[in-house]
Amino acid sequence: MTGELFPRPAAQIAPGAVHLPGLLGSEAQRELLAACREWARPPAGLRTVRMPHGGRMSVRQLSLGWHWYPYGYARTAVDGDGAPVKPFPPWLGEWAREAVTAAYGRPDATGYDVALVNVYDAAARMGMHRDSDERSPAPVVSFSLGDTCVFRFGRPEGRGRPWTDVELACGDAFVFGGPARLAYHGVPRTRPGTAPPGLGLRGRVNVTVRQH
Ligand SMILES: O=C(O)CCC(=O)C(=O)O
Ligand SMILES: [Fe+2]
Repeated sequence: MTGELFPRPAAQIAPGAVHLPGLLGSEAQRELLAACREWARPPAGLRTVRMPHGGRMSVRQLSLGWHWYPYGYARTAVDGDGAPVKPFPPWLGEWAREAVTAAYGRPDATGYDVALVNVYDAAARMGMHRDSDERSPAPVVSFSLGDTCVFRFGRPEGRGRPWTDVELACGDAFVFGGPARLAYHGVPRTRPGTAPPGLGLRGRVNVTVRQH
């Protein structure tokens, strides 16, 4: 996880919400992207998520450890091909604990057991929502690859303003826990063509690590 030579400073966006620019160096980015490409294959691979009221999410998604669907967790891809979910890799839990330690300046012993991988093409976005299907109060740790996006981070009380727009670039981590754990957040747009040329990714991939 060796990051940038001259890292941009970490920034607290709200109490409990910390942006860690460039936490993943180019080697870690390549490793995570290669893993995502393996996980994306069937069974229980990348799918389009259908919402209960008939819409579709514009991102494509897969889960590890526990399968997320709107709105809950299962052991199989209940709204996909029905196959058992792929295992959650222990190294990804270690990366998440390191990010939480960097964000809060204290060790983290959370047993992370879920990752959600979201794949954004140039038109994809994610509406304001809360990550509220987990029983655990542990922080959510997000890792971004490829194109920069606008990550909109609001409050737990409602999906409207005030919010802060943060640019999440390739290699950035974002941790939200404690008072920010149930804050509304979303991705109103990505910035197509901003991925580092060496990575070999068109579009954006985001991995959120959680305890279910
Ligand atoms: O793509 C992102 O940066 C956010 C993803 C997200 O909010 C989620 O998976 O719940
Ligand atoms: Fe989310």
